Amino acid sequence: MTGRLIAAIDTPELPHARDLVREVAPHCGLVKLGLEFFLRHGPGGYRDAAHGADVFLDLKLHDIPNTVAGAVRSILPLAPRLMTVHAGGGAKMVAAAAEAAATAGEARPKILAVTVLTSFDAAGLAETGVSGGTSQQVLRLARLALGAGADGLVCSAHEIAVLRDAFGERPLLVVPGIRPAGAALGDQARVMTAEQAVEAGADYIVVGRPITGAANPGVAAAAIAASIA
Ligand SMILES: O=C(O)c1cc(=O)[nH]c(=O)n1[C@@H]1O[C@H](COP(=O)(O)O)[C@@H](O)[C@H]1O
Repeated sequence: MTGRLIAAIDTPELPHARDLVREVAPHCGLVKLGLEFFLRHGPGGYRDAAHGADVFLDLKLHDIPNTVAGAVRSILPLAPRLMTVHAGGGAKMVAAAAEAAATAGEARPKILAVTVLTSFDAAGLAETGVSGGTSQQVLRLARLALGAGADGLVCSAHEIAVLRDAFGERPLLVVPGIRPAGAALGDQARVMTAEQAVEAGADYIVVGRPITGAANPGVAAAAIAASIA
């Protein structure tokens, strides 16, 4: 597996997940398994679907520090390469996740802190009580999370420049909200094309429905991978 593309295997069906991984993995750096799949099939389904592929396990943990640390330890036997917590859980929670991950030594998963979900625009964020716009909030949460030991961030492509200015090349920036020009946004709000996101400095882009909803997911993944190679 190689490259900057992460395909989100968002399906509740195990045979479908297995097929998708087999078709897209050759074109991806990692495959992502998330809540929709993991809550139904758990660790057994994870092992079955992953079938040796490098996995980003995206459970977006958000709870008190002790509970999140325990959840991370529960995940360690699966040895995902990347996993997510919500930066909004606070510095102590992110630190607890990073410390729990570190107990796995060399095989530890990298902890990514989700900043402001790509489904939010400024108005949606203001409804939650956060004013000042999405970039400012992403920057605030990024500072908190990286200071607490996160290896990287999940953000939209719109914030990459401001994050690289503030934190340089070190943090891993993983970027969902990827849509071909003119494609349906669905529930996404802050989007860019794959090419634009990589040009802006994304380490990885996360693509779900443009691949899983394609007539031939393998061909769709190959085309996106070629566009950012
Ligand atoms: O953590 C994520 O991966 C994530 C964070 C975020 O802010 N926005 C976001 O869309 N994602 C995930 O990225 C994938 C995007 O899927 P599509 O919108 O179908 O391309 C989904 O699996 C989301 O759970």
